[in-house]
Amino acid sequence: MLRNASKTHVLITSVFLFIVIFIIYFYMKASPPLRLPVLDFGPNEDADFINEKIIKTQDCPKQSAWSIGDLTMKHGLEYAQPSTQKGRTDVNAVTNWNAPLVWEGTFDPVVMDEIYMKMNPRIAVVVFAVGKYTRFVKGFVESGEKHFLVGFKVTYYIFTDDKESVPKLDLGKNRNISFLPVPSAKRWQEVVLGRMKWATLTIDKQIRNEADYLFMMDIDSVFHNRFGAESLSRLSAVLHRGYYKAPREEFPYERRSQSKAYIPAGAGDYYYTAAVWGGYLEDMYKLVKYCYEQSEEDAKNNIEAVWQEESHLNKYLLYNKPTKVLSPEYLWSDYDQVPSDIKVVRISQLIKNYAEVRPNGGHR
Ligand SMILES: CC(=O)N[C@H]1[C@@H](OP(=O)(O)OP(=O)(O)OC[C@H]2O[C@@H](n3ccc(=O)[nH]c3=O)[C@H](O)[C@@H]2O)O[C@H](CO)[C@H](O)[C@@H]1O
Ligand SMILES: [Mn+2]
Repeated sequence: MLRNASKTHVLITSVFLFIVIFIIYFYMKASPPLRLPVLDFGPNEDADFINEKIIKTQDCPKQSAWSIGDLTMKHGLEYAQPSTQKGRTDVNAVTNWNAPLVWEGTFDPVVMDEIYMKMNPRIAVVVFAVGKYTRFVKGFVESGEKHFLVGFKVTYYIFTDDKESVPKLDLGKNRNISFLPVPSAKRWQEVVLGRMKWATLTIDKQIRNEADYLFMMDIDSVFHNRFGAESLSRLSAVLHRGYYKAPREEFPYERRSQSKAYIPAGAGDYYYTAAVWGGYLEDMYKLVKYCYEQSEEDAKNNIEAVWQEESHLNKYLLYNKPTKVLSPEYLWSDYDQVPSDIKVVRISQLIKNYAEVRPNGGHR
């Protein structure tokens, strides 16, 4: 009797459990999938573009371990009183989405360093030196040691096809170099665009575990003055020196609608350079990967954006506004005279013989 009763009991419990599992299964199937928070989308987005980015955001494995925290400052720090009346009047120091536009005279380096240094981010600098561009490594790194985020933890990730030709470099405390092998190239366009692919793969494999913050930079440049913590934000982009006073019609955006980098006439905030950009590691990962994937799409359609990854970068930043815009002080060029609104040249592109230095000659 007891045996029978317990048998029936087991049977009823099993049926009950089965029904519960069945209901849970169907409920889960019917509910929408979990979504991570997505990027802020600009108002001009078309639907396709947004869907594409939702997928990409989900691809992102985790949010940055590091982010700019409380802007706390120790007692007793001495610095000039900030004014509500005086400041730069010859330039605009704020964007129309209320992000800082950074120029000399809009920040106090003493305050900046005090606030940011204690957050102690690990900063990755991704640069490529392929073919004859290895000659620029020494000047870039040695000047970086004097001026680039001095006092911060910095690792230069140098992607090169010829490590042997890079001379030994002296580095400061908490500063490192990591060489990464990449193939040689027949076309300079391959290197320039290849940067997006190699950087995506290497962030995935390695850099993600070693850095909190990432800069992408051109190697053919030399630092001349402070390039400090005032440049840090979730996503910081630099105004291209050639177009910072130009009307948007003159921006060299991609204008062919067949390209993924297409920006229609009448649209645009600024024209940003692809030679210096930086941000939190995962935000940069998303953007670097975006440039890689968009240029791959273009390649499938037999088109290459007019300024390669720079065109894709500009498209992204139009619809996903940067959190800081850096003035052309953050990338000037030895080709150009320094105008009066550029009070400090922090880093400058070297004059180079494009035809000599590039594998397939130059176009400038
Ligand atoms: C100031 C500025 O806006 N720079 C952009 C402009 O660069 P540039 O005209 O300054 O191009 P570039 O010749 O410096 O090439 C960009 C970078 O790619 C690497 N490299 C290139 C060729 C090569 O054979 N080996 C090699 O290592 C190297 O790190 C170099 O600094 O246009 C390029 C695309 O056309 C990129 O958007 C650059 O960021
Ligand atoms: Mn360059």
